[in-house]
Amino acid sequence: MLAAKVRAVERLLGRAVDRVHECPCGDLGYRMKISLRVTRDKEKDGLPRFAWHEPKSKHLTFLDKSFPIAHERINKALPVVLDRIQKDPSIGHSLFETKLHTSLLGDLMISLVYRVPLTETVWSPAAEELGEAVREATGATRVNMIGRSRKQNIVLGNPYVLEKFPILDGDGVSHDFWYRQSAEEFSQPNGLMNNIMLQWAADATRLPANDRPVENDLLELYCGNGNFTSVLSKFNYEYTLASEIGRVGVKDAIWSLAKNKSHQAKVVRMSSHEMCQAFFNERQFQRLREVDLDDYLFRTIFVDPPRQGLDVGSVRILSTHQGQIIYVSCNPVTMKRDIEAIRELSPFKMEIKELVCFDQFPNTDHLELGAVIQMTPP
Ligand SMILES: C[S@@+](CC[C@H](N)C(=O)[O-])C[C@H]1O[C@@H](n2cnc3c(N)ncnc32)[C@H](O)[C@@H]1O
Repeated sequence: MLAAKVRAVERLLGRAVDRVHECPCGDLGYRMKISLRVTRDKEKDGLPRFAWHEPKSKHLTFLDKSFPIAHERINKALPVVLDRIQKDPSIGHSLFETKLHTSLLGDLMISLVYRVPLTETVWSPAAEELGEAVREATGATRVNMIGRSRKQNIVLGNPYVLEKFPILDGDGVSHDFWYRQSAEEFSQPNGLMNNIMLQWAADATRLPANDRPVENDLLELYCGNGNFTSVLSKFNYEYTLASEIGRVGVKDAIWSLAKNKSHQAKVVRMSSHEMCQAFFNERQFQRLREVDLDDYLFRTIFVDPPRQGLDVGSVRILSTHQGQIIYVSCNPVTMKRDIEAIRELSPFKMEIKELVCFDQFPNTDHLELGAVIQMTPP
């Protein structure tokens, strides 16, 4: 299946893939976060059960307690949670979705989403008890419980899991990078593969010491919780400016930059469209009052957009860029469209120096890509 996915990417992009990273834990146990519906199994015993949409299926499939592609810790938690859902109305009543999110570090976060408002004095003690039972069953370092309904968000513990990735610098010395992965914000679902992607990005942007320009700055669009920002700004750049649309993502990125001592990096809450307006001096932003874009010399622009790919503003920014572009993509089709758009608009010569595949979701159609693109004068 992986070989076929890689061949399809090569055909689509008209270029050979330089390297394929297989999922380090194989086909099972790789997903650090899952979302399951809770619905009654009327054909069996009428009790609520977990169900999910199998890829390409419109129908819900009931889960037989375990979810093999999810991390072992999630699988140990599932029967404990299901037992409470079925037996304790303070947990199970009007529940329609359960989200489980764990980290390689050992944290676990369980979000229970309800149709009707929760009575906090009833739900919280029951959820606390459930969290403790899950902690005992899974050996998780910490179990955070979240109860949500419309306009209601009860958090017992932290509204995030703590994560840590070891990344090698240019001398082969390992550094730990810390992150908060919040409940409602994007984070890479395959932790082990994310570690590989971070190492790849660190290596791809590293210049030999004797070849490193004095002014060597990074612009990152779609930075999420600062996943790549922390590593790249600390290892390879003098100053970094990163932007992200999500409020919690920005908060987590600021936390991660401080925790990882990536002191020369700034994160601003801006959409890529707004970033484009600021970049071309088309609009002034209060949010950029402490940032003078003219102070930066961006050698690299790093983008990791959602599935729909880059917006027009990002394409405009990238098409005026001379230097390196790193494009991380979860959708080869929009990546191809964007690369072609940049090539068409840019006065510079484009060369795809490296194309790498990361099999984040084995046995599915999805394939994550990383491209190193160089824009040079014609
Ligand atoms: C695929 S995620 C990548 C995040 C990060 N690089 C990571 O590795 O976790 C894409 C991110 O783009 C953000 N985003 C989506 N649309 C955006 C927009 N129009 N402007 C800025 N950020 C956007 C999302 O909130 C999300 O955090």
